[in-house]
Amino acid sequence: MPPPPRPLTRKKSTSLKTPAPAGRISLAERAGTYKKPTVPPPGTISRVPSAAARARPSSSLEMGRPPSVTGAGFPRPPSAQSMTDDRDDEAGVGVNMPKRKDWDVKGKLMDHENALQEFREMYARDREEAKKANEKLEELIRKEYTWETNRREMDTTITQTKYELDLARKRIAELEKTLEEERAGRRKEHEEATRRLRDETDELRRRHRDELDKVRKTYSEESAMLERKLKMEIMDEKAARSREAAELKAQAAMERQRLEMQMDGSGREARTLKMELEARNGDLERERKAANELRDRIAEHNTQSLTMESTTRALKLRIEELENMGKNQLNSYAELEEQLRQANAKTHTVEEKLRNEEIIRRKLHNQVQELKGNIRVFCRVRPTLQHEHDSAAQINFPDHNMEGKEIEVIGTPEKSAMGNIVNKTHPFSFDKVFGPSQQNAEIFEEISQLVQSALDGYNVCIFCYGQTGSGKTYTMSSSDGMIPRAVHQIYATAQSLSDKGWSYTMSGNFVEVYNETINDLLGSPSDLDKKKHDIRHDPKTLTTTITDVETVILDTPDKVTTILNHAQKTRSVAATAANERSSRSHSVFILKLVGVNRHTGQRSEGTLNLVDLAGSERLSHSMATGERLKETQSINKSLSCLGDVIAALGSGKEGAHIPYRNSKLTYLLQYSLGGNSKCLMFVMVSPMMAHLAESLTSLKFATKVNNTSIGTAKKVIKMGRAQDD
Ligand SMILES: Nc1ncnc2c1ncn2[C@@H]1O[C@H](COP(=O)(O)OP(=O)(O)OP(=O)(O)O)[C@@H](O)[C@H]1O
Repeated sequence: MPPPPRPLTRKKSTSLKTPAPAGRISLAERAGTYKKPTVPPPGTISRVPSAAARARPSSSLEMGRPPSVTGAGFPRPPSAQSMTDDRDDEAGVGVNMPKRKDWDVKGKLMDHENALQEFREMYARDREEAKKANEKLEELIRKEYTWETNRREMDTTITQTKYELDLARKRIAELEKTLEEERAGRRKEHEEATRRLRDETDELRRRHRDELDKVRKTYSEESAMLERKLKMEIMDEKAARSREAAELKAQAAMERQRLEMQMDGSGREARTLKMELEARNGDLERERKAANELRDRIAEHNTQSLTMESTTRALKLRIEELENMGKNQLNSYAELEEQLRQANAKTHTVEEKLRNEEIIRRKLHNQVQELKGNIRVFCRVRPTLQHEHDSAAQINFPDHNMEGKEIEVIGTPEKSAMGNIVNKTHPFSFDKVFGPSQQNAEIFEEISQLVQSALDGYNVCIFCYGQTGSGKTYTMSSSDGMIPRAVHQIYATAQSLSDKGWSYTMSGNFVEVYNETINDLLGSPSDLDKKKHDIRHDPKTLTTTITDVETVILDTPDKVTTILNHAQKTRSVAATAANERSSRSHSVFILKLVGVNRHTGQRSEGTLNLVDLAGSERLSHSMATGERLKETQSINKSLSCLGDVIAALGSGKEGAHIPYRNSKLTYLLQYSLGGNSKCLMFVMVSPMMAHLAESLTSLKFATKVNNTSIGTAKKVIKMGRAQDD
């Protein structure tokens, strides 16, 4: 809102004091209707508006104030007017009002009212302008605010982009560095190979040159020597012949002289001399022949020298050939390098593919396991043993040739409501039923998938439940039982996974839970029932450790036999004549598998627990006393606790209390029974009639477990790319 107009004050101004009437600016002029004469009348001073007056229109707009009325050319309010009327009237200065007589009060009043009206209109116009200016200003402020917001957003985007750019630059620099190192390595290798090749070529060339030089030297030395010798021989021969010829000539001349003197002497002497001359001529002829022979020999040497020259040429050609071979070798080296690079790239791609396939396999494997359910129940009926002479119960396997999931136990004869004697049929169905003829190998085939899950980072628990003598130990710990087979499979799989970057360490513990205390089956037999061991859980890593127990690193699969034998020995020491220790305690084989992937940095920790439970036969408390009573109580307690834990897990209530702590066995297996695990229970059945009641009890318990479903398993993966890939 513009402020109210300020009270009009009178301000002394030069223009007001100027007596020249021509210097006044009338209201008409202020309103823009007045036209100033272009030429002032002679003797008047033309009036220039003061600086304040020149600046006023814009400043009043900016400030949103009504225009100031001080200064020349602005009307004065009547109040101010009244104070100065006399003086102004006398001086003739002020607003452009007609001069009135003193008595014309009405006229004067009218003039003042006109002036006031004009002022009001002007003030209203100015106010309107101020209002518009204000709106404009507000709009500008709004725009400025929008621009400021945009600018801030842009600043943030720029900072973000700069940060990302820096990161990208750093990454590029790192990559460039790696590339440069790679290049330098390759260059070095290439230079090294080139240098070696060059050295070899140089060496070859040098050897050839030396040989050639040697041949040339020998040849030139020999030919020079031969030439010298021949020349000397020829010269000697020539000299000798010339000497001889000269002597002969001289002799002939002397002889001729003598003969001429004796010409007339006897003709006989003349003939003799002639003959001598002929003999000399014959000698000369022979000498000539020898000279010819020498010439032939020289020609022969020349031929030899030509042959040597052609050999030299052939050697030169050979050198050129070797040089070309060197060049070709260089080219083929480059080709080989290219091939090597391509092969490396291919290997890299294949390795990457393998890793991805392994991830997919794990995912699919887990999905299959989840679909099958995280707690499964298998049933196994052992065969009748040779020494068993009692009658066998009737057990049928209705879908034996199909899915193999059903078992029917025919009960003892009972009297029906109608009074008939009937044999009741007890049908059961499980995830899998194995008959007496099925071997450990077939059984392991079915559980091998679970064993694989332990390698993939899950906690897996396989336990055998059943009465004494039903075949639990045979299934679990015999030489071809589940424990040795699992260890062998894990070892083989770990080996094959090493191609995909995984390396595993396997460590084993073997403990028993006897009378609610833990014993180390790998420790000294003398420590059994004496040394105290505690169970420690780590809720962060979902791992369990037992204090003071022997841990065996299974770096070879055969070590498992040593472990089993040791455990067997320890237990047999503790066994008494009356009681087999294995029937009265639970044994737990704990295999910890820690895998690290050197490519992806993933780390998986899985545990495979293979549990051979104590005999489940219902032991009557009344029949037992002392130590036997204690055993009975603890076995009954731990087995019923196991049932309670499974039932609580199967109730599916979120956050429901699971009574793991109620027994040592369930507490030990806490992380392998809950939602984070995969569980398999074998219910073992004896085929004997005498054991029928116990067999039915076991099968009923197993049915309860079979109807339980435990939540989705999660594997323990640390530092991985994904928590559950
Ligand atoms: N599938 C099978 N084939 C052949 N023999 C078997 C089979 N199952 C068990 N047996 C034999 O039956 C006998 C009892 O088996 P085992 O000792 O495994 O029973 P158990 O349930 O472990 O008993 P305990 O609770 O006393 O340890 C053993 O002599 C064993 O060799």
